[in-house]
Amino acid sequence: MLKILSGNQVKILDLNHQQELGISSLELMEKSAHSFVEWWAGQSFQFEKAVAIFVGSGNNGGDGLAIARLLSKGGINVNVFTCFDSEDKLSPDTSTNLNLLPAGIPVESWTLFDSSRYSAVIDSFLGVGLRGELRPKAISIIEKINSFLGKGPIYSVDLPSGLPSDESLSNLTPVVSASFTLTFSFPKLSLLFPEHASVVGELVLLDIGIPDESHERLEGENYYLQKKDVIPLHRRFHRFSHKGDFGKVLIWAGQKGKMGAAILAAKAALRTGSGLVTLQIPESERQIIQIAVPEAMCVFDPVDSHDFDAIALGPGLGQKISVEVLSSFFTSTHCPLVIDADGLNLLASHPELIAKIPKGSILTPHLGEFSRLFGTTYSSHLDRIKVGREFCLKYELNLVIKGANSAICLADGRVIFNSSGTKHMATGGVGDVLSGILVSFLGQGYSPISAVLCGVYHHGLAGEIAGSDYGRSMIATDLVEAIPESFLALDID
Ligand SMILES: NC(=O)C1=CN([C@@H]2O[C@H](COP(=O)(O)OP(=O)(O)OC[C@H]3O[C@@H](n4cnc5c(N)ncnc54)[C@H](O)[C@@H]3O)[C@@H](O)[C@H]2O)[C@H](O)CC1
Ligand SMILES: [K+]
Repeated sequence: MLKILSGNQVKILDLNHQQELGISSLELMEKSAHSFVEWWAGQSFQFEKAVAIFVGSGNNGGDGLAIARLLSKGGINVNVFTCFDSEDKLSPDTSTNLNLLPAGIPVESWTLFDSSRYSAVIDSFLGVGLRGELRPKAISIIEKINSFLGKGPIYSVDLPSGLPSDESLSNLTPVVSASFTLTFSFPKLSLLFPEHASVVGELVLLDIGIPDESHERLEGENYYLQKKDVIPLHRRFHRFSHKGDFGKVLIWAGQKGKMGAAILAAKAALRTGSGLVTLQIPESERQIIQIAVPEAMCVFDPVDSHDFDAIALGPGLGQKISVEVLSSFFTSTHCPLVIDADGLNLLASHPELIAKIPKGSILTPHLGEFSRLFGTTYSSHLDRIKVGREFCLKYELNLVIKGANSAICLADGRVIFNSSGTKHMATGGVGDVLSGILVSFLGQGYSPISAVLCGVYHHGLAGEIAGSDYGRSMIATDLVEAIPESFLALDID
């Protein structure tokens, strides 16, 4: 899995890679620029006017100059805007790339940029080298780049200029507001924080040939989960597999008026492959389930948890369950649980129960539930993952902090950011679907860590598939119906 490094570690990573392959930093910069231009070529852009490229004095600016040269070679009309004065010291590779720029490309000071004359902007002003508070001139440059907002797309190279690579910003005013951020080697941590979504835009990871193993040698506990990581975590079944192998799961969910949550979780568990799904629901609501999900069975009284391989608790459940019932359920249950929604709200009201949750269980709060559970309203994702990580280590639990690039805090101390998903998943019931997917994988005998990684990835991938068909019209049921395609996309039968 790809380790997310700090901005400070990028130089060490690059140096190690250069030494191992015997390549120079200039060649690595050229690779970065090539990866950007290859992505660009795949987008079939048709711009009427020129592309403006803002370049800083550091290596981020050097990337921009190499990109300018390569785009121009490909027939694209580019103008370079320098964000440095004669007294600013250029990094050696940036200086080389400035000299390599073909004479035909106009090079002007950033102060002369007129937003009406361009179709697109490339922001190559500041990358991971940003340190401390922005200097006044840098703020003016960022404002100049943002004067293009509403006139066309802004493509930020590595990071939106002004965004530090590893911190959470509460005020995003002096940051470039990118439409796309094209980041090299690994997503910088700050690109994955919800509070930065408005400046990061769409995130694209560009491979510049540094293998995952080179990242692994450097310290850090944050990782980025991709398709290649989840494929080997799947269990394979064979001709003689029977429905017992696919697991018996219980979903304790629903109340009058909230049976939809139970239906979505049950359908998701079945579509993910569960052999047998039982719903524990109020008896008065049984017809809804038996008609909507005929494959599922229902029980109406507390059951013996030993009859199940995994149990989900919470979707649409309400908070009327007594602390005594919940406490005895936790202590008598030995299989891993998925706890969501009202299950989490019950824990927030009775935190003394947390220590009784079976080890390895998966808790799936969205940001609001997270704040309720941890007793403070968090605005910084950096604080959330720190608190979540400590919680998971202390209680040997796994936590999915849901949202774009859901952060998965594992019981072993790793924090893993998911790469799959789409903005169209922000719709009611999608969390219930995740509970169903997770409990299904647990029931199929996946370890809690494999279940949570596979589950969160498939959920996002099914969201992408449904989102590409339905866009903003997507509903949670569409996501359930896309689960089979998410298995096909990973070649898992
Ligand atoms: N493996 C990779 O990811 C590669 C990344 N590359 C690119 O290199 C940059 C990092 O380059 P570096 O020279 O270290 O720093 P920057 O260009 O980001 O910034 C230096 C620049 O910023 C100025 N500066 C610093 N702090 C401030 C401040 N507070 N206010 C104003 N200005 C500030 C400083 O004066 C310098 O001018 C990385 O992001 C990638 O884009 C390479 O291409 C190789 C592979
Ligand atoms: K940038």
